[in-house]
Amino acid sequence: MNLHGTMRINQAGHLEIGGCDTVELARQFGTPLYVMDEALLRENCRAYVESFQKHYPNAEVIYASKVFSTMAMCRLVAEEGMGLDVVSGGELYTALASGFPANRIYFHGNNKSPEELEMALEARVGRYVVDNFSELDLLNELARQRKTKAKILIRVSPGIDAHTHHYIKTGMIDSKFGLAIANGQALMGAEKALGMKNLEFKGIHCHIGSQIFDLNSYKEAAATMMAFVKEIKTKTGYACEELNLGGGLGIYYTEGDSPQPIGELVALMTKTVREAATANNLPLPKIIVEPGRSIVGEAGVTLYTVGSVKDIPGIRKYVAVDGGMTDNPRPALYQAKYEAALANKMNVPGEETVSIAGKCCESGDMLIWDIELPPTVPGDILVVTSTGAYNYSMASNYNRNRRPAVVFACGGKAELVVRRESYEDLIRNDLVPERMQNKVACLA
Ligand SMILES: Cc1ncc(COP(=O)(O)O)c(C=O)c1O
Ligand SMILES: N[C@@H](CCCC[NH3+])C(=O)O
Repeated sequence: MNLHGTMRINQAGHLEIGGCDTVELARQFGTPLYVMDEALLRENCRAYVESFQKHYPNAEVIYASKVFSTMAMCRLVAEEGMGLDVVSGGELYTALASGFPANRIYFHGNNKSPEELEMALEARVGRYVVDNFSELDLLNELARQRKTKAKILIRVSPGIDAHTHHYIKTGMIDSKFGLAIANGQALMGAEKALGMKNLEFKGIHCHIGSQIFDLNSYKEAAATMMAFVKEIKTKTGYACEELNLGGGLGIYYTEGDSPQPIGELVALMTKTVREAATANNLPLPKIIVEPGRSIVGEAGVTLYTVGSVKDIPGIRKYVAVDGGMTDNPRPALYQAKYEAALANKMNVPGEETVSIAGKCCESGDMLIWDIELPPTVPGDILVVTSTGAYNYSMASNYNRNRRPAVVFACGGKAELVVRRESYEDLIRNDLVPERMQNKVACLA
C-alpha cells in the first residue's frame, strides 16, 4: 500500500495520519470514518498556487467543491487564497455558510435552476459558467430583473479525447456539457452573450475529464482553446480576458496509476497559452484551473471495522466491513480500484488473498476484489486509501445507513468536521400522513 502525505507506521505497528493513530481514531469516532490529512490538503493547494505564481501570476486556482464539500474544507480553501467552484444550490449554500467570499465563487452546472441562479445573484457570486443557450437567456433575464450584470464564462466542448473512464470524460463533442467548438455552437454562444445587456462575457471554460495522466491532453486542450479565443477575436473583435482550463489531474489509487506532478501540468499549460498568445498577437488571458481530485484524493482514507469473515473453501474468502457502496460508490459505479491494509497490523505481512465486501444488500457492493491481507479477524480496522475524492460527496443513505463522520487530522490532533449521521437524521424529513395513523381510515 502506498503511504501518502503524513501517513506513517508507528511503534505499535498502527497506521498514523497527521500524527494520529488511526486505530485510536476508529475507537474514538467510530467507523466507518473518513480521515483527511490536513497537511497534505494544504500542500496540494500550495503546489497549484505556487506553481502559477512561478509560471504565470495572472491566474486563479479554484477548488472543485463537488469532490469533497464541507464547511471546514471551504474555509481551508479560502485560507489558501483560492477560489471555489460550486455546481448546485447546496454547494453554494455550504460555501456561503462557511463565510467563503462570494466574489471568488464560480457557479457551474449544465442545468442551474432559476431558484439556484437567483440565490447566486443574491449572493453576488463572481462568475457564472454558462453551459448552453437556454441558460444564457435565463441568466440574462434574471440579471435584468435585478438591474445587474452577471459576469460569465461560456463552457465549451473542445473535442479532446482524454484517455479516462467513459463516464468521466467530458470534453467530447457529444457531451451533455457545454457548446461544441467544432459545430459552431460555441461561437454562436459567444456572439449571443456579447449582445446581451445583462451579461458581461469574460471568456471561455473547458474541462476535458477526470483522473487524467496524460499531460498532452491538457496541451491539446489549451491550444484548442487559444485557437478558439483567436476565432472569437477575429469574428467579434472581443479578446477573451479569462480562460478556464478545468481540473482533472489524476491521482494514485493502485499500482499502475502514474500521477503527473502539479508543477509540470502548470508549466505545460501556461507555456502553451503563452506561445499561442504570442503567435496570434492576442493579449495574455487570466488562466483559471479548477482541480478537485488532485487536491483531496490522496489526502483521504476511510477506516472500517471488519465484521464477518466468510471462507468459501476453494473459492473465495469474503471480509465484510461496516460500510461499502454507501460511503464509496466508486467501485460499483466505475469499477474503481483501491488499496487497503489492516491499520492495526501494518507490520504483519500479507498472507492470504481476500475480497472486501460492503454491508449493503447488493451483490455489487464489493469494495476490493482479491487483495493480500494479513490474517484478518472480526474487529480488525481496515483502511482504504485515496478515498478523499468523490467518496463523502457521493455517499448515500442506501439501506438507511448513516453517512460516516469526517475528521481532519493534523499535528497529532483530530477534529470532527462532519458529525456521523444519527438515526434521527435519517427520519428527519419523513412524514406519516394522518390517515395512516388511523387504522380504520387507512383500510377504507
Ligand atoms: C467542470 C468541472 N471542473 C472541475 C472538475 C474537477 O475535476 P477533478 O476532480 O478531476 O480535478 C470537474 C469534475 O470532473 C468538473 O466537472
Ligand atoms: N465522480 C467521478 C468524477 C466525476 C467528475 C465530475 N465532473 C469520480 O469519482 O471519478
